Amino acid sequence: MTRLFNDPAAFADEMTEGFVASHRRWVRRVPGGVARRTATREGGAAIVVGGGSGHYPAFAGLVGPGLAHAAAMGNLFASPSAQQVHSVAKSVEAGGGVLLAYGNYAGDVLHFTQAQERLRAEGIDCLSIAVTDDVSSASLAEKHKRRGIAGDLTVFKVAGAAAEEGRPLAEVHALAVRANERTRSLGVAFTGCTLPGAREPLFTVPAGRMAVGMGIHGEPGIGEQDVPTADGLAELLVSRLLDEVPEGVRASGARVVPILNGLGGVKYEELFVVYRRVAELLAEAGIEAVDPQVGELVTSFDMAGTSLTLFWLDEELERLWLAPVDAPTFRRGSVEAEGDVLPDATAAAEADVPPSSAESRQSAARVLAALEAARATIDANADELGRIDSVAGDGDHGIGMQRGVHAAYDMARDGVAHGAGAGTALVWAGDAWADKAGGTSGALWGMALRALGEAVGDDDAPDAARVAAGVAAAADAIVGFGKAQIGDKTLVDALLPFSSTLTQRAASAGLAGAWDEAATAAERAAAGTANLLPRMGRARPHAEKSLGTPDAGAVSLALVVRAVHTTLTRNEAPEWKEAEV
Ligand SMILES: Nc1ncnc2c1ncn2[C@@H]1O[C@H](COP(=O)(O)OP(=O)(O)O)[C@@H](O)[C@H]1O
Ligand SMILES: O=C(COP(=O)(O)O)[C@@H](O)CO
Repeated sequence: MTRLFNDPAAFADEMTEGFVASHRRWVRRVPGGVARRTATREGGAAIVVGGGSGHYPAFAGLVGPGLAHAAAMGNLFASPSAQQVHSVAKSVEAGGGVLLAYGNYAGDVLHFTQAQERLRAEGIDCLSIAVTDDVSSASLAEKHKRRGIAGDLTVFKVAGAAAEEGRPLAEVHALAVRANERTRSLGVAFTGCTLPGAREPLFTVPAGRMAVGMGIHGEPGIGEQDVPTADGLAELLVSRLLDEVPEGVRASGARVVPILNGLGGVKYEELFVVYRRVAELLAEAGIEAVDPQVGELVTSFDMAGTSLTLFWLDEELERLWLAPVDAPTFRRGSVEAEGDVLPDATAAAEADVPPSSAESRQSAARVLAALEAARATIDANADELGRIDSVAGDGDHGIGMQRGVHAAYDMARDGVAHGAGAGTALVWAGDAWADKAGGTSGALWGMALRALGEAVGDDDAPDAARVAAGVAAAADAIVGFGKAQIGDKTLVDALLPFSSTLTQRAASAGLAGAWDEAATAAERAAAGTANLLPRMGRARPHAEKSLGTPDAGAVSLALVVRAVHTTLTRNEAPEWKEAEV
């Protein structure tokens, strides 16, 4: 249970401030996260790691010579936004390109990929690696779908050491890929974790029971059993990981880095008792344990639990793993920071409001009313959205949607106050949503509002057909980027019927009428997702658990479009221009 916080919404920012204030020998503050205090070697590859906060020492504690150049830091348990990743990468890029390294979660993949595209478009060489060490989250045949947990450390360390040696980006990337191929983890948990200000834990484990296959965000485990003894736990973890020795490796005679990781609420002393038996079991299997790590390396806030990682070495990976490093929470040997000492960097100045017509500014007021209604419905339903998401996901959908819609409303309000047209208000709202919410839904809602805004523009009052075309463009952007199809149990299941109904009915029913019918289609489709098995996103590994419960993202989308409808029928607000019938 987190007790020490001020404003829960400011927790991640305030934590970063305190971290930087106490670790100035290593880091400086940059927009979106932290970077090494010293400049990257000219022409060297820069390693940018990142993910949600709440996993300390991942990711900020891993920034320093021999490891990462910078960390993009999202909100608690939510990926950083593409904007954050981009700005953090720009702060350390020095002509040798950037490797983006992160755990394989839908939100991280969406945001880091967007950032990669932006960096490439600016002429910066950029490659990525999504760590996939958690054996419980997909079968070996689908290893690319596995989550990244404590194995982040082995992959980041190998990449960091290779960059420190001056290896070019492509080689650094290839080594990181090899480290990922040879890293396997399994986690268990005995309790849930409670984010600052939350009344309830994100999930619970019954007393005396243990969730097996637990991720690092409180995603439900794959199985549950009575809590074993420390030796029993060591046997379970080692035997499962020895069932999956990487291809081309023989267990007997192999050299392995074992990492027994505390998830936040387990004592080091308990970990040592478990590790005692892990060491015996590895020795019995003829495996040489190299440089074992026992302690908190990738945590899950205050969750009581542990994970075991086995990193199967070859000669080169062993050299890189053992290379000197000097990061706040991971140090060995002696490695000097070479570059100039740099100051903290602040965010870029805000953009000017582009010119707009009087009609478009009137429509912008309508956009603001719609966002206000969306904000009210999300606030009213945040707990229920969290509950739905916790059935098979990580329980933070309500919190994430709140962060996003509040930021979007605030940004649109500022824009409108400074004379923004409807298109700009929507684009700015989308960017703010993505930036402040992070996570999967943040990326998708941000993209959707941006696409809608670009279609609406700032020149005139959009008619129903143009709004419908904008919604269709938003749906295309989401499907194009997230790759979800109808039936995958995502917000796409509600969005596509919404968009097609709006398009079909816009000409004959006008905007308010068509929107009403489309919102009904979205509500029906969202409810219908209860009968589906998830094939995308965080809920996928827990598919069966989610049968009977609708998809959280589809439900929130239906709530938002219904709330927006109430603003389209209000007489007092300026009207959108209805299509000629
Ligand atoms: N590839 C995808 N395409 C579209 N929607 C997706 C995709 N993956 C997940 N989602 C949606 O995102 C919702 C979860 O959003 P969010 O709470 O932000 O997720 P997370 O915490 O996993 O990042 C899901 O309920 C689902 O509707
Ligand atoms: O939660 C994290 C990212 O996952 P989302 O899919 O964005 O929720 C983060 O803590 C791990 O990087």
